[in-house]
Amino acid sequence: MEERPVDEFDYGRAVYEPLTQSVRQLIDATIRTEVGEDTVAKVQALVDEGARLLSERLVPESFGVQYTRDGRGMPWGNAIIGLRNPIAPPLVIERNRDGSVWCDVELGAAYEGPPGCLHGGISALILDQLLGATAHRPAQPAFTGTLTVRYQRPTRLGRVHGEARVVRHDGVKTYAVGHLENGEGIMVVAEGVFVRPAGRA
Ligand SMILES: CCCCCCCCCCCCCC(=O)SCCNC(=O)CCNC(=O)[C@H](O)C(C)(C)COP(=O)(O)OP(=O)(O)OC[C@H]1O[C@@H](n2cnc3c(N)ncnc32)[C@H](O)[C@@H]1OP(=O)(O)O
Repeated sequence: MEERPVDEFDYGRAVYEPLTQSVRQLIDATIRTEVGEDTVAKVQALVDEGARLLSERLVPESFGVQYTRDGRGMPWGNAIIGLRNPIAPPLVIERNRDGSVWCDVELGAAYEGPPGCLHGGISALILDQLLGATAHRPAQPAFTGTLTVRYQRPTRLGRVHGEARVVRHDGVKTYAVGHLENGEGIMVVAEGVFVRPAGRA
């Protein structure tokens, strides 16, 4: 894998993060707008022009995870943490000294399932990433083998706190647990088995 220059991280962040944030606002406004059809048509033309300009140069496929020479990973296309992915809230995962992880994230109209509530697939996506992050060891990627999610109560859209921790290791398998909570309590709990496949370090 080609290593990227050290300053590419900060440069990429400075250039693309504001664009991504603007597109996130666009997604939210697209869902909730009540403007008339003339304005919608005008915005559509602007968006099409933006997509045309950005498409003048594209990486051939998906973004993948690029690394700078000083070892900083850039998983910027990732569906849930991707700094360049407007679909991602994005989740910013913090790590405690004991290896457990947590996040606080604001989830709005783009993540709705039942009216006013978080889509269950989005809850599972967040928990998959959180549990995967606590199970993760540098240079030894662990894939989600099994993820079990129990939805205890509907989670209202808005601010959500998540936590995850490893409960045990068994050879190539790491077992992790986690949950999502908000001001109303614990809403979703998950447990997962993360497997380090032989020969895929
Ligand atoms: C900055 C850089 C980025 C940083 C990011 C960090 C965070 C990353 C967070 C990422 C988060 C997002 C993550 C994602 O989204 S990962 C994407 C979703 N997951 C996948 O696509 C995985 C697809 N499956 C596979 O690749 C393989 O089947 C795996 C890797 C699962 C097994 O592969 P392998 O063929 O090598 O396994 P084995 O047959 O030798 O068995 C070995 C042991 O494992 C046990 N086993 C097998 N399968 C399962 C199973 N399904 N559940 C439970 N256990 C299972 C098996 O019984 C045996 O145990 P034992 O009998 O020995 O006791």
